[in-house]
Amino acid sequence: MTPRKLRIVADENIPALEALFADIGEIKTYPGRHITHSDLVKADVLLVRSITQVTAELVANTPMQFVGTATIGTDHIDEAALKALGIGFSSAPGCNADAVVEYVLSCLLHLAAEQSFSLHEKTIGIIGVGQVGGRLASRLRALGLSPLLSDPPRQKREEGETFVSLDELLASSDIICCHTPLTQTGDDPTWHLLNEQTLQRIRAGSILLNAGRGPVIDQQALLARMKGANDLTLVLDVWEHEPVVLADLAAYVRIATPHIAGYSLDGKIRGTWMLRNALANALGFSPPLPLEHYLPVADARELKLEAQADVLLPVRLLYDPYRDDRALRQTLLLETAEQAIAFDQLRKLYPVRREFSTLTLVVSSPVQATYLESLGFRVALE
Ligand SMILES: NC(=O)C1=CN([C@@H]2O[C@H](COP(=O)(O)OP(=O)(O)OC[C@H]3O[C@@H](n4cnc5c(N)ncnc54)[C@H](O)[C@@H]3O)[C@@H](O)[C@H]2O)C=CC1
Ligand SMILES: O=C(O)C(=O)[C@H](O)COP(=O)(O)O
Repeated sequence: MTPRKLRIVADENIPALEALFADIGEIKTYPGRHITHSDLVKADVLLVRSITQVTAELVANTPMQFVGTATIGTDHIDEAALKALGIGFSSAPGCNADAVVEYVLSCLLHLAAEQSFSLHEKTIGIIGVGQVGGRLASRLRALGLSPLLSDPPRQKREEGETFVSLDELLASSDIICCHTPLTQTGDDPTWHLLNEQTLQRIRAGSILLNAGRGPVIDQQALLARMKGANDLTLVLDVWEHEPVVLADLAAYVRIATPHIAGYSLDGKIRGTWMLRNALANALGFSPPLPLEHYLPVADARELKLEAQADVLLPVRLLYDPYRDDRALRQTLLLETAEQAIAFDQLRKLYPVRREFSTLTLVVSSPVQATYLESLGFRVALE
């Protein structure tokens, strides 16, 4: 028997909704920040991204059977409430992890060029070694680097990987990358993990990058350090009170972006596709076609590189963080309410960005080939 069509309510910013859900449901879309209980009184399925707070009040007393978030982070979802209400739930673990890794690599390679250093001279510390932090560590290792890793939950569970304490990582790293989820409870909460005390452990001259969640860093404490010493290079993709950006802090940030580290088209469509899979499993619908079916062909698929070509050439072609930095800065002179709207608009109208693996680089040198492959590009030796 064919199941009846589902009534699906979704965030209007979820790509490929029609392609992935039209065969099984009637889809109604709304702005993610404004989905209300009354929008859900006749809904079987709710599909969100990170800006919809999914609480018991939102979904109770509706026919809701399944909630999905096309994101990695789940701090906007009251999972316990969904469980208590008997509503199925899925996120999209790892969907845009490669995009975040490529954001980090591009930012670091741009800073290396500006500040005339090589990543090989630096100690890189990764806080939170899951899908994003773990893949970042793998790519750095492939490049010949040995990142320091801090992840107490994994450290308690696992043997084999070598972890260091947060204090050791902060004191020993030249470059610190934060990739934890946002948690307020449990043994290792991450809210304000970097606060007045812990921020003091970071050495002058270090690079601090956060592409996890804004409140993992106490932004007033960070602002105080920068106002006092102005001795860090900051890369912030996430902010403590999004969509509001603290302009005083942004003034000290070298690369400031509007929570778009994970915004590759590949990552976003992968997230939607993973939800269709999860929904199929949960409610007994047919699975989608393979992911490739829903991904458009990339505009730039092949590039021939000269032996001496700067690595920034292909990196910047696929992702230039300063484009996003400039766009965000243009909004920072606005009044708070308008700035917040502009932040959401930058994300809603985000240009197409493809992952490194969509581009084949044609090179003649095996050394160059290995390096570019380690960064995540496809490589063909001519
Ligand atoms: N800026 C952006 O566009 C994006 C941001 N994110 C954020 O990045 C976070 C991480 O993503 P994934 O790596 O995919 O998640 P994940 O769940 O695979 O990994 C998170 C890791 O952090 C570790 N962790 C938890 N508490 C910790 C603590 N106190 N100290 C150190 N490590 C701790 C966990 O044990 C886990 O290994 C997401 O939860 C999300 O909030 C994810 C995608 C895009
Ligand atoms: O996947 C996550 O977690 C993220 O942070 C997303 O990239 C956030 O994107 P939106 O859901 O806010 O569009």
